[in-house]
Amino acid sequence: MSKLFRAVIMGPPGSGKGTISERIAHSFGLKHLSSGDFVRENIAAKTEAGVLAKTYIKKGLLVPDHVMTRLLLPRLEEMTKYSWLMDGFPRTLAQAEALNSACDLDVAINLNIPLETLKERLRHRWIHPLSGRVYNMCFNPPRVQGIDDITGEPLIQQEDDRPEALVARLRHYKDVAKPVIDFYKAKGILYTFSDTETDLIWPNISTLLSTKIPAIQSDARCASTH
Ligand SMILES: Nc1ncnc2c1ncn2[C@H]1C[C@H](O)[C@@H](COP(=O)(O)OP(=O)(O)OP(=O)(O)O)O1
Ligand SMILES: Nc1nc2c(ncn2[C@@H]2O[C@H](COP(=O)(O)OP(=O)(O)O)[C@@H](O)[C@H]2O)c(=O)[nH]1
Repeated sequence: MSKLFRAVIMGPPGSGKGTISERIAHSFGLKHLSSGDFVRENIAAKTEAGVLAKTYIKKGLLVPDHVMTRLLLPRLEEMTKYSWLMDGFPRTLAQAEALNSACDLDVAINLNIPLETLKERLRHRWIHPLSGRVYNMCFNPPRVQGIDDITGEPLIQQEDDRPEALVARLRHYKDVAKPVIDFYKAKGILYTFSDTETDLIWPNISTLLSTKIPAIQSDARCASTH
């Protein structure tokens, strides 16, 4: 790879950021950086930022910008030799500005998925809380119902994935994401993808990235996403 490639992926809860990030990482050999994973790692390791982050997550709140950037930017400094795709960060304009001062992005992928589709997906989303591994009882079910494939531990459904909670989460998402979307639009690196199925969006994302980075795998439609 002649030049390192840096991208972010944005979208409301359930839009498929994690699922699509895995496909991109697998097909194009990028490192998939997930802000949620960083947060979980820091909570598990009881770092100062992790302990602080936990107090917000327990209340169902987003982690404040200054805690997120403190947690994330040092990790990016360890990534200077790699191409990467960041999933879950930035979520706010302040985070986008902090990221912008740390590195130059090539692409910002924006997923635009209808509300009814999001509701339906999250109704069927089950996660392994310690790792953040995500399943869907229809789209990518675990091998044994209710059990994580890797650890054999039980899966849970998140309270805030319930349809009633989702509408409020989505409204909040729209409010905070709009300035971030405008920020990347103004930079000329925003690419928006709208459809109801990941399998329909994926070929378009794959085509875009093929023009930006050399594919390490020609068969982009990978069956497994977790
Ligand atoms: N960029 C961020 N800003 C603030 N808080 C964050 C950020 N990224 C992650 N967090 C915190 C709050 C989240 O509830 C928690 C787990 O993140 P994540 O795994 O992305 O799950 P999520 O349930 O918020 O996202 P989604 O529903 O979009 O998949 O970590
Ligand atoms: N039915 C269906 N479910 C999907 C599709 N793409 C992703 N999912 C599932 O929808 C849920 C949300 O996807 P996820 O990647 O976690 O989205 P994120 O919240 O944006 O990271 C997960 O349970 C996925 O397995 C799809 O095209 N169809």
